[in-house]
Amino acid sequence: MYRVKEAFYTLQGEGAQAGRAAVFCRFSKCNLWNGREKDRASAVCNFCDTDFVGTDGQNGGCFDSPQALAAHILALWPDAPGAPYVVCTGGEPLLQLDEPLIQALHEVGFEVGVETNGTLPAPEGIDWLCVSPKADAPVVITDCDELKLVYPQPLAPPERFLSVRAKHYFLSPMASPAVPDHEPDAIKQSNTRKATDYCLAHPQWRLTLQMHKILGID
Ligand SMILES: C[S@@+](CC[C@H](N)C(=O)[O-])C[C@H]1O[C@@H](n2cnc3c(N)ncnc32)[C@H](O)[C@@H]1O
Ligand SMILES: Nc1nc2[nH]cc(C(=O)O)c2c(=O)[nH]1
Ligand code: SF4
Ligand SMILES: [Mg+2]
Repeated sequence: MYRVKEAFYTLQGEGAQAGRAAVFCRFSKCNLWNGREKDRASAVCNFCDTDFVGTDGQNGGCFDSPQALAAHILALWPDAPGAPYVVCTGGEPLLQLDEPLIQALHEVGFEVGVETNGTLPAPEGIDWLCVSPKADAPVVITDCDELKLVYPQPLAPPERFLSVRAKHYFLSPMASPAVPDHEPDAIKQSNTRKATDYCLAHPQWRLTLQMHKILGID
């Protein structure tokens, strides 16, 4: 059984695939936070900007088989030319994404992207793997397509993650989870300045912004 909080068609807002149309499949549950506000401060990851609790979001639900979930995702892709792309996120997608689901998504024509915190092994067959490390959670994935570090995390200096092999190394300014999406806030502005300065001083790192929030889309 796969538990999905929500699924929606939008543009990838972050990283090297930013601007590409994709169906986002947001899996329920995370291994670094239970998603309850009262437990945020004591969680391993405490800056999360996302509600991943339950299956009650748009196009959310429980799916009995890989084929059922793949068909549900396919129904959200438009009838138009262009390589179908799905981004599996969450919550932590690697708690649920397995090889049968990747195979079922490939069978209906999707390239499969994944957004993960990197603490769990990745199944075979993922086409684009983005690892976003969290300060207090050891990364077990050694190779990925992009490493996207939310910055600044005082206990996670970017240098620490250069041992994870990646085609691209990104810094993404930390947004304050307390402020609603689509509204700039002072904390975000100062984090964006800090990330900019780090990239200027360390050119192997690139800046990525959460474009969907700037645009006011999902
Ligand atoms: C909600 S997470 C879900 C996937 C996975 N659990 C992870 O952490 O990568 C999706 C992306 O949002 C990023 N993110 C979460 N909270 C954020 C925040 N407050 N500001 C900027 N990026 C954030 C994560 O680091 C990750 O790259
Ligand atoms: N448009 C859009 N792009 C995204 N890239 C990563 C996201 C995520 O929450 O994993 C995300 C998201 O939630 N929306
Ligand atoms: S950012 Fe990712 S790892 Fe952190 S609580 Fe949110 S879903 Fe979990
Ligand atoms: Mg998001």
